Amino acid sequence: MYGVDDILGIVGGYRGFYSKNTVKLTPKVVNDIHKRGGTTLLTSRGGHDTVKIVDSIQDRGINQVYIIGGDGTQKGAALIHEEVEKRGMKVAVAGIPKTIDNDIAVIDKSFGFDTAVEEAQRAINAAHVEVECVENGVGVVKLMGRYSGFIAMHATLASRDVDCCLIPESPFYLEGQGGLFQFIESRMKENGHVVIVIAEGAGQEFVAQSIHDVNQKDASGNRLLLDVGLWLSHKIKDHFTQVREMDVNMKYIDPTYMIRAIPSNASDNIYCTLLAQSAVHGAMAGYTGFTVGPVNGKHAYIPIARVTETQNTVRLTDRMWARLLSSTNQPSFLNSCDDILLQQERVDRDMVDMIHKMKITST
Ligand SMILES: Nc1ncnc2c1ncn2[C@@H]1O[C@H](COP(=O)(O)OP(=O)(O)OP(=O)(O)O)[C@@H](O)[C@H]1O
Ligand SMILES: O=P(O)(O)OC[C@H]1O[C@](O)(CO)[C@@H](O)[C@@H]1O
Repeated sequence: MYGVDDILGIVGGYRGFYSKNTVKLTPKVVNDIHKRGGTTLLTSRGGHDTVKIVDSIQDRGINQVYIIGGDGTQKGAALIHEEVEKRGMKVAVAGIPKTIDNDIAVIDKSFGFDTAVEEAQRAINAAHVEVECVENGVGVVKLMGRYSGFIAMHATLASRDVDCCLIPESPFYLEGQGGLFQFIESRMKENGHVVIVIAEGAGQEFVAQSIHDVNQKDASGNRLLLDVGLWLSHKIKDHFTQVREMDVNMKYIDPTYMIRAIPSNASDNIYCTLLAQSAVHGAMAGYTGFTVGPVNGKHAYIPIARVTETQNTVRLTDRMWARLLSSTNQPSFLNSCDDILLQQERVDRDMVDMIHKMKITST
């Protein structure tokens, strides 16, 4: 449409700008990539060096840069845009929101999220089948979601096989009145089995306490998570066998990478096409420093800085979480409206702190 035939793919994420080869992207090269999971361009964490990246853009004579990734990637894109502007270069910078976590602010959803939710249901279904076939079956399914429980919440709502969904935004406790153990026991008495979905970022403080974690980070500065699913499975098993003297049949499923690795589904394929076309039309129209994505159903161009100010999390005060609570009938672990509001404020404050700490770029 625009008669462009010189398109470069940067291999290996941000560090690829200055340390790896590029590949020429032609219709033939990209023809089938939507049918495969992962990325043919390779990905990486860390390695964002704004000056080196913009030097490389300048040296190669690139005049439009399309940057695909999650919240960290968008932060990197914002810095590239600033540097490009500072140098007075005529280069359009466009961000394309791609992450299964759905934690990019402002937009309705990120590319990959729908696919992840769909696949997550298969893991939940497997857990449900397994626990239905044994006595006192307890299934635990761990899903991705470092700071946000969107995949867990949506997969729970979609599958309706889940008794309790635990997410990073909402605290929980195990022992005593209103705790998880009591809930599991009552569900087991009622139905003979229980399925629990836990987002990987939930309950990290408990796991850290039990194994004296040293708070390690990945190359992008994201906290490396401990296996909360395994921890929870052990805790449940120990409680019921030792304290309640009951045999439970634990089935722990960790489908996290299997979910992230599958090809995108039909709705994500269409969504991806819309994002791609929107980004190209925006850059061709002369816009720069924007992230594309739907806002309240309308495709929009959003200043990158707006989407990186904060990160999307499940809002405990919103209807979606209320819908989940009423569909599972699980305890909310928060006793009053005031507790819910306080917890929501805590989540918002922690997010601002976390974003602030991660401002220093790592290479
Ligand atoms: N605050 C930041 N400033 C500049 N660059 C950043 C920042 N945070 C992350 N990046 C860079 O963006 C890239 C991707 O970041 P990260 O590993 O956090 O993944 P992401 O884009 O958030 O996606 P996801 O977490 O969904 O996999 C990395 O190369 C990282 O160095
Ligand atoms: O182990 P890796 O490859 O760094 O990826 C894990 C992280 O990536 C994400 O899936 C986002 O892609 C997070 O939910 C998860 O914590």
